[in-house]
Amino acid sequence: MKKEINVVGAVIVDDGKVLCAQRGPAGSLPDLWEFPGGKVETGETPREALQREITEELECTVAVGDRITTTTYEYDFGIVTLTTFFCELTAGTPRLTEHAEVVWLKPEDLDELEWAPADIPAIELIRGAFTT
Ligand SMILES: Nc1nc2c([nH]c(=O)n2[C@H]2C[C@H](O)[C@@H](COP(=O)(O)OP(=O)(O)OP(=O)(O)O)O2)c(=O)[nH]1
Repeated sequence: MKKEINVVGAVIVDDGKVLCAQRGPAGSLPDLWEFPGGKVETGETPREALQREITEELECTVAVGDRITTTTYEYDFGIVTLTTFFCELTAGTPRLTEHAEVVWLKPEDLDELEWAPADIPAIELIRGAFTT
């Protein structure tokens, strides 16, 4: 049985652009792009987990808004269920701590990056949400 990993990702929107974060060269999914976030811990709601992870990883705070989607992807190291939420910055400016790079992209440009496979359905929905 593969490990099941419950993950939340923050789609932080500011001034019409979306924050994208690149994973480092070591570890799983090297160099791929993702939404900042991480694993939900026991006793936390997904939204609480996301606020905790963003404070830890980006040293800023966000308000967690609408859920975008939940998708499951089977990697070789485990089965990731990723839930993404729209977020807005409430204090501070995202600072690089764990990621190799962060960039702000317009929704229509998100597919220029090489995303972690679990993120692809969310990317499509985000693009759609901004073109209506
Ligand atoms: N944070 C985040 N993780 C994602 C996304 N898409 C995706 O497949 N993942 C995967 C990568 C990791 O395997 C897992 C998130 O766990 P984590 O944030 O603790 O990542 P990690 O690589 O530091 O975990 P680990 O290797 O130490 O176990 O979910 C995403 O958009 N955001």
